[in-house]
Amino acid sequence: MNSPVIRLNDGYEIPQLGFGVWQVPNAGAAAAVTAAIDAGYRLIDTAAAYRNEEGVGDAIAASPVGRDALFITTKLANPDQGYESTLRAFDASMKLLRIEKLDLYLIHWQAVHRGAYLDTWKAFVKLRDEGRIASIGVSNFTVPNLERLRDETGVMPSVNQIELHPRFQQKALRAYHAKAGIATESWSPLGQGSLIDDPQLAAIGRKYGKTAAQVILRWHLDLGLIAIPKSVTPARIVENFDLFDFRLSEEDIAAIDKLDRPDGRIGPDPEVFG
Ligand SMILES: NC(=O)C1=CN([C@@H]2O[C@H](COP(=O)(O)OP(=O)(O)OC[C@H]3O[C@@H](n4cnc5c(N)ncnc54)[C@H](OP(=O)(O)O)[C@@H]3O)[C@@H](O)[C@H]2O)C=CC1
Ligand SMILES: O=C(O)C(=O)[C@@H](O)[C@H](O)C(=O)CO
Repeated sequence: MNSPVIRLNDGYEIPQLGFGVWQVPNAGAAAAVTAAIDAGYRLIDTAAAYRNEEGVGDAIAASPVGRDALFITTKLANPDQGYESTLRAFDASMKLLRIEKLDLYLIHWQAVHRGAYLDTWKAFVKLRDEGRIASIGVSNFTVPNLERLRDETGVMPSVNQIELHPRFQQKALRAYHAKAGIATESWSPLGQGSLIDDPQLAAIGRKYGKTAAQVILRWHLDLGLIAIPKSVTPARIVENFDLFDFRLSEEDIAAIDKLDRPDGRIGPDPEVFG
C-alpha cells in the first residue's frame, strides 16, 4: 500500500510517511534506503550534516522505483548559511545525491546567532525559481522567524520540520502552521525510540494487533502530520510502514494527547542551537 500524501502550499504533494537517515553511516545508507524503498517508502529525508547523501544517492541510482516516484529531501547545514554559500552547498548536495532536481530543500536550523537565515532563504527562492528544487521549507523554525521570511520575501516555507512525538506534541506551533498553510513534519517521531516501551502505547497497540511504534506513527498520520521514522533494522523498517490498515479511535487519540510534557523535548532548542 502507498503512503497517503499531503498537498503543500506550492501545489506539490509530499508522502505523509517517509524514512529518515540521521545517524546512518554513509556506508550503510544505501542498504537502509534500499530496504525502505522495497518496503514502500517513497520519501527519504537526509541532510548535508548527516554525511550520507552519497549513500542515499547510491540507493536512488539503483532503485527499481523510478526517480519520479521518489521524494528526496535534504537540508542545508548551518555553517553553509548565507546567499552564495547556500548556492555552493546546494550544488555539493546534488552532486552527492546525483539527481537533477530536488523535491524539498530545508534550512536545517534557524541558527539565529549566525544572522544568515534570511539570505539563505533568498538563495532557496532563487533555486526554486530556477526549477532546481520543487519545494522549499525550513526545519526548527519559530513563528517570528517564519513570519520574517514571509514578510521579507513574500514566500512562506512549505514545510517546517520540527521535533514532534507524543511526549512533545508542539500544539501551539502546529496550530500556527495550520493557519499559515505550512505542513508540519515530525522529526524523531518515535522519540528516538524512547517511547517504544511506554506501557500505555503498547496497550493501545494490542487492541489493533499493532506495536507501540505503529501506534505512535499512526498517531502522527491521524493528526495530519508528515513523519520520517529512522531504522537500520530491516524488520522495523517494514513494521514502521505497515500502518495503512487501521486508524486510532478518538478515545485512543485522546489518551495519547495526555502524554504531552512541557519538558518532553529530546533534541536541541531551536532558539539557541545552530
Ligand atoms: N531536522 C532536524 O533537526 C532533525 C531531523 N531528524 C530526522 O528525523 C528522522 C527520525 O528521527 P530519529 O532521531 O532518527 O529518531 P526516531 O524517532 O525515528 O527513532 C529512531 C530510533 O528508534 C529505533 N526504532 C525505529 N523503529 C523502531 C521500532 N519499530 N521498534 C523499536 N525501535 C525502533 C531505531 O533503532 P534502529 O535504527 O536500531 O532500528 C532508532 O534507535 C531522522 O533520521 C532524520 O531524518 C532527526 C533529528 C533532527
Ligand atoms: O538529526 C538532525 O537533523 C539534527 O539536526 C541533529 O543531529 C541535531 O543537530 C542534534 O541532535 C545535535 O545533537
